[in-house]
Amino acid sequence: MRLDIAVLGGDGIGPEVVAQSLKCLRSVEETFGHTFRFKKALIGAEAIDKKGTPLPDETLKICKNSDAILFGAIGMPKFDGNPNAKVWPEQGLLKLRKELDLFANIRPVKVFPALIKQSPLNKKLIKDTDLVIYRELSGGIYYGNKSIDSGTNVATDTCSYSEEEISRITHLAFKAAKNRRKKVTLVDKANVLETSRLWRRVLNSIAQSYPEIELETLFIDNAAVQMILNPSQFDVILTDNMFGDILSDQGSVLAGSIGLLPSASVGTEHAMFEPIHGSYPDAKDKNIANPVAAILSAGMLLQHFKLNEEADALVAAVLKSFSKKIVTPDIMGSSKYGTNYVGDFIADNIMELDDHFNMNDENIDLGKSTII
Ligand SMILES: NC(=O)c1ccc[n+]([C@@H]2O[C@H](COP(=O)([O-])OP(=O)(O)OC[C@H]3O[C@@H](n4cnc5c(N)ncnc54)[C@H](O)[C@@H]3O)[C@@H](O)[C@H]2O)c1
Ligand SMILES: CC(C)[C@H](C(=O)O)[C@@H](O)C(=O)O
Ligand SMILES: [Mg+2]
Repeated sequence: MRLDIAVLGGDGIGPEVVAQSLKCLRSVEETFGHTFRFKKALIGAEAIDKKGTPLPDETLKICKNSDAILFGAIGMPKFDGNPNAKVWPEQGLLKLRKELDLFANIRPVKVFPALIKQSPLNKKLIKDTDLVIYRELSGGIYYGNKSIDSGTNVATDTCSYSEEEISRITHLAFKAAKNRRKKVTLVDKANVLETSRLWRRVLNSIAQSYPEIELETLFIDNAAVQMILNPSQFDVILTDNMFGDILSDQGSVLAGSIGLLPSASVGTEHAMFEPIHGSYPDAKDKNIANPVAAILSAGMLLQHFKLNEEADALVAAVLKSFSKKIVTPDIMGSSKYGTNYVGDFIADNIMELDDHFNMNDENIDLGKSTII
């Protein structure tokens, strides 16, 4: 298969972790005989510094003309929460998601058997975690009207959702549940928010078309507790933009590090693949960032194009790195391996599974839900 892939490394550790994804995709290319063409483009703080805007037109054009986008992370401390900044890196990412209509952010959370020993959480309760968060990505409070009145010092952010915005991601979530454990949990704040009450109405109506799927609702505050105490109760979690952002970072605690969780941001025409973590500016150029979230995001890219054997081979190589303890210090404190070494190891171990891999040795579970 030929794929044109836009590569947006971004800021902080973004370029370093995306470089490891590229190594892995090169390895997939060679092993399975595909042609991937990568085109780098600027986004975020680097784009502001070089072009005066966090999303240059050229970048948007490259993304629109690509089959898929690999994204690292954006954000730098000089902009974060700075009330005097006129423009900030996050605007670039938000605009890109909106322009490409990437309305569904799919964030799988799994506990890998090889890593569970390190977990400070109750191992028995978290070991069967295999959930996926469907986070609405192009609406809600991130995109509602905003204002600040410097005279009265009153600031406003508006959360707004239309039936259509809720409905399109809901269908994706229900379809995903059909191929999984057939349960959708809507996480909201319907005891307070009008938008949440609309989500419930729309979901109750759509659920009629999916009689085999169990629909449950949970308030976000309770969901946050349940996710830590009893995460295996969840299959597909469907939620809005902001709740999904927060809940997925929390989900990374189950996996063992935020440096492990990948995501796919999809619309009807475009798809972008990005780790859920941010630019972790303190780690920039220190060769300590965990590249696995970015590498698994490349795995989700492969799955998106139905390159399932290729995705499985990539995941198997990641699992091999866990079982051989070739990992960065965030998941095994005593580890001395750097971002590049781990990336090299994983890329070098991508191979056709039947010929070379002993699944039992590597503790590999390549079930349908390995990544998505
Ligand atoms: N999608 C994105 O681009 C994205 C996501 C979140 C935050 N951000 C931005 O990133 C900047 C930093 O934000 P933050 O500190 O809140 O979040 P962050 O995710 O960058 O880092 C938070 C903590 O998570 C850990 N961490 C993150 N990535 C890791 C990795 N690959 N390996 C090991 N540990 C890792 C580190 O302990 C770090 O201190 C901000 O500017 C923020 O706006 C961007
Ligand atoms: C940087 C920020 C705008 C972004 C978000 O909230 O969507 C990030 O936290 C994420 O999870 O991708
Ligand atoms: Mg986030």
